Amino acid sequence: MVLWVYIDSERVCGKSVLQHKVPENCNFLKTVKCWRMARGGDLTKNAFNSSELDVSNAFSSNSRRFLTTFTKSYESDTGAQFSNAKVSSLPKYVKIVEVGPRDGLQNEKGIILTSVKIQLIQRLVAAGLPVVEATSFVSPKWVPQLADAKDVMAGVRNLEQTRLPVLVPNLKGFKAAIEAGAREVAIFAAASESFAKANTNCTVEESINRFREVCDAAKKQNISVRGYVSCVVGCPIEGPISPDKVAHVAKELLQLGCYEISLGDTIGIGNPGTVRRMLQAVMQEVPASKLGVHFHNTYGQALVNIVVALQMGINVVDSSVAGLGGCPYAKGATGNVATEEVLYLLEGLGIKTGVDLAQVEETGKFICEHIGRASGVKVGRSMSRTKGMSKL
Ligand SMILES: CC(C)(COP(=O)([O-])OP(=O)([O-])OC[C@H]1O[C@@H](n2cnc3c(N)ncnc32)[C@H](O)[C@@H]1OP(=O)([O-])[O-])[C@@H](O)C(=O)NCCC(=O)NCCSC(=O)C[C@@](C)(O)CC(=O)[O-]
Repeated sequence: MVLWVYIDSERVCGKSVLQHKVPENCNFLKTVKCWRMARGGDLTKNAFNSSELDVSNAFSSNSRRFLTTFTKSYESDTGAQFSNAKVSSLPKYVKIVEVGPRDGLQNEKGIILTSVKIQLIQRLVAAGLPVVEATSFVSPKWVPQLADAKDVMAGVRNLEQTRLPVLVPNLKGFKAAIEAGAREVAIFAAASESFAKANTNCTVEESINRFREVCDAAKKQNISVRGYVSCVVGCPIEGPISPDKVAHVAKELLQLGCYEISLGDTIGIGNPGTVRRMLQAVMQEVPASKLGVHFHNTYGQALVNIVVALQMGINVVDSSVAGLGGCPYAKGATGNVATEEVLYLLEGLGIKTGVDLAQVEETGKFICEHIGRASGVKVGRSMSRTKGMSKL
């Protein structure tokens, strides 16, 4: 039989239609039947035989639980990827987490003046970015560029309107960050053992234990903690990473008390296929409302990966002004996806961010001049010729 499925849900799906041959006695139809009966409706034999089955509002009361059940039974019965059907809606608002001052600068070889870092943060805040990751309280032996974290924090203390999280690898970093005035921290785990060793000199489990200490201390002081998982698609040392491993580490961070987990494609190797599979696995453990995505752009797939993530219900995106960035312990990886390009994309899709693209572009020029490199951002280069054209 040919089945038309109409799906409508405020958060997950929007309106979409899917046509597929479904075997008469399949679990998917049984699932629909159970759902209808649970809601006091009846699903007669005729409805099964009908060529048109309307499951509008099937997911609206408890979208994610229903969607997972429907998706599983439909996919196993038909071999089709029902979850593609949920990719039709996009969020109305996306929170951009600007990581330029931290991730963007940490890999720069020439030491950048503290005053320039402070101005960079001030400009990003003035452009309307709701979260600007300011710096890291890591070992200065490991990341010399950010050894001035305390002074940077002193220079941005008056920027009350924006959240300015800082990266901490352990309790020592946490204490230093709080002393310097940080009101939010970010911890960073990895889905790859080899990367955890290279980046933090410990196993994944040891890093989780360190972060437990940080999270316990943070709870006592009412400090919010964001969590990162690195190498969510691939590792520079181990190669491909299993989505289950990513899901496991993300769940651990959630259990530690992180309010949001950012999934980092550290080496920018993901594409819509691998990213979608990874997100599906993670979403079995962590709801989309608690996830963010953090793409590096090594293979030029970051923007399209972001669209996939948005379609799957995520509405937090990390990016870096002028596309700066990279982890010093991930050889070969290029910069983060550029904030300018993400803004251009979202503006074109009618998604609000509250961020002024022109101001971010000016900030990109400012920081590139100071670090002596040309911006690789395509939006930045072409904006003067195409002002306002993202909405055409
Ligand atoms: C975790 C450690 C400290 C272990 O490093 P270790 O060498 O094993 O640590 P240790 O405890 O033996 O300490 C060594 C020295 O560092 C000091 N130390 C120890 N901790 C701190 C601290 N917090 N602040 C300041 N100093 C510290 C400590 O006091 C000691 O000083 P010494 O006695 O030799 O003079 C080190 O490996 C480290 O700092 N790693 C950080 C590496 C890093 O920052 N990488 C980039 C960020 S992650 C990233 O970019 C990925 C992400 C988040 O963007 C997402 C993505 O794209 O995937």
